[in-house]
Amino acid sequence: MTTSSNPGMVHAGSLLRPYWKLVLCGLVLGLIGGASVASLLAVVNSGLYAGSGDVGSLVASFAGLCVLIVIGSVGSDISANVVGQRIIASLRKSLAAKILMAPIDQLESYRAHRLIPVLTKDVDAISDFAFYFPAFLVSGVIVAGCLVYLAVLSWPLFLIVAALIALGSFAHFRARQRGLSGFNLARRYEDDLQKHYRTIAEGAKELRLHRPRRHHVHVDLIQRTIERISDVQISAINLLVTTRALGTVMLFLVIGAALVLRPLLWPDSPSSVSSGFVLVLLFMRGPIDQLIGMLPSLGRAQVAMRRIAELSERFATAEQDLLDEPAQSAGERVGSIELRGVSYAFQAAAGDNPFVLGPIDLRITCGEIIFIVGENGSGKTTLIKLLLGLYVPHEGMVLRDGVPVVSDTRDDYRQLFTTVFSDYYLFDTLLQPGSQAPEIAQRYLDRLELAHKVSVENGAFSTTDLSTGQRKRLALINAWIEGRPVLVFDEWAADQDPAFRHVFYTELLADLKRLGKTIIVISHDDRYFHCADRIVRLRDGRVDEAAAFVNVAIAGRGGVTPAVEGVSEPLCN
Ligand SMILES: Nc1ncnc2c1ncn2[C@@H]1O[C@H](COP(=O)(O)OP(=O)(O)OP(=O)(O)O)[C@@H](O)[C@H]1O
Repeated sequence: MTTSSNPGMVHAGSLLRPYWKLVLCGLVLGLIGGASVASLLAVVNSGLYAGSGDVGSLVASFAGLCVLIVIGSVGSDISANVVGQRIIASLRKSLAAKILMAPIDQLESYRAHRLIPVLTKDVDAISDFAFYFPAFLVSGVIVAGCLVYLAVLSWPLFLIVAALIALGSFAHFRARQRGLSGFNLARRYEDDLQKHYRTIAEGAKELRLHRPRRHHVHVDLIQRTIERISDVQISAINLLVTTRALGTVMLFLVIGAALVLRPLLWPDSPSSVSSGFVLVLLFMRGPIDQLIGMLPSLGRAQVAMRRIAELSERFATAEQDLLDEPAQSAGERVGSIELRGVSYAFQAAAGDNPFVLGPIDLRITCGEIIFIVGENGSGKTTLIKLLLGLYVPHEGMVLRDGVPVVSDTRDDYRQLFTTVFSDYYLFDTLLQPGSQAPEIAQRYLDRLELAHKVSVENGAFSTTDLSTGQRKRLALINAWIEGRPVLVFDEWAADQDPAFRHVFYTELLADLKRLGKTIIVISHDDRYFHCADRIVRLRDGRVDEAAAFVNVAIAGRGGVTPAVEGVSEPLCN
């Protein structure tokens, strides 16, 4: 397999590249250590036949080689350990960065149950291998050194050994290939298992109430997947350990062959050749065992590396500067946002027609309250994601104040918005610069009737253990104090009690409008549609022009009135 067709190898290469000096240094030291071990064996072998006059030089060589072995093996261990740990650290950092920068639609389609095992299991598999890698490296070098010594002792015997080792390696190679496909399959089942684990954790309440479903999840999903993983791993590892045992037996066969064949084929060769061979081959058993014993770990690391490379490839983005140090914001303003001929199509599931949004033309001007309404699945959230610059339109463009938003400016554009999605994530810290933030937050906590439950301590909410509706109010407070010019609420009021829902539509939206905010609300609350300046109704991914209307009642109180509550200037251009 060429490296270009193997993204795992390419990725491993790019991870190693920054540390090539240390890797080289480790290899050289490993070579010194391995060669010294082989030389020590030669010294021991010649010591067996030495006279009393050779003792001094033998002791000196012995001691010198021991020192070299220590320096070589400790040095190569340390450098390989440092490289291994550094690679794991940079892998973890780069994966976190990839996720932070990934195109949102790619992230959504990858799904959390597949993402988390890559971040945990696959990185751990590589970490395990990195931990044992120094021993692997040193063993490899020792085996190579021993082979060189065998060649020095006797070419014909070396060739027999080399032929048998080549045969053994080929058998291992084939076994490893089968083992690898087993590890690949097991890894796919592990993604399924992760999904089932999420089901039992997140669906605990539903499963407690539904015996047949609980049984199905327990037996047909969890137990079956666990059994499959176990079966596949058992056969993959069994195959590898069997070839390992055969490899050991083969080594003894080589020793036997050397002893039997020598007097027949090479009767004149000295007996020190035979004893040297036996000594080296017996010694080689340890490092060879270590090399073979690491093959399952290497196999898993290879599968993991391929997964990580696939993820990295998939999450590649045109917006490479997303993780740059944020510049001090001077208070973003916007006059208008426009979608011009925008359309977006999801990837279709097999045999299904994809949902297509658009083409849509929509212009939102500063200070408007605009409601986006329509049936379930009509495309409201998708439209919002396009408007927020989270999805890149497949056709058409988004314009800020008449200027197209492109990949270089998209992240600046996104900073105009604060959103509370229907599947929002509640951050418990307030990242608002300035010492005013806690006081402002406290004021909003009072306003949203949360002050008796939550306070602001050290820039964080004292608790987020609240009811669903109360947590959404906290999310609104976060949105409020961020001070951005455009606020987007995706069915925010759906979890609120009737009294507070009324407050949201009739008071809070009006307050925010008075602060100069542009407000976009996805809503099914037709009782409050009159609170909008304008309503955009979606039907099957298109704007239903016939249903669009302007709410004159509120238009009367529209326009940007002088700012209150901490906003000193209007946010419109
Ligand atoms: N990640 C996705 N992959 C494939 N199709 C998707 C994805 N997200 C949404 N869709 C499809 O796009 C369509 C519009 O979804 P969207 O969430 O925009 O609807 P919505 O109007 O916000 O619905 P609701 O009122 O139920 O929240 C749906 O039919 C859905 O099947």
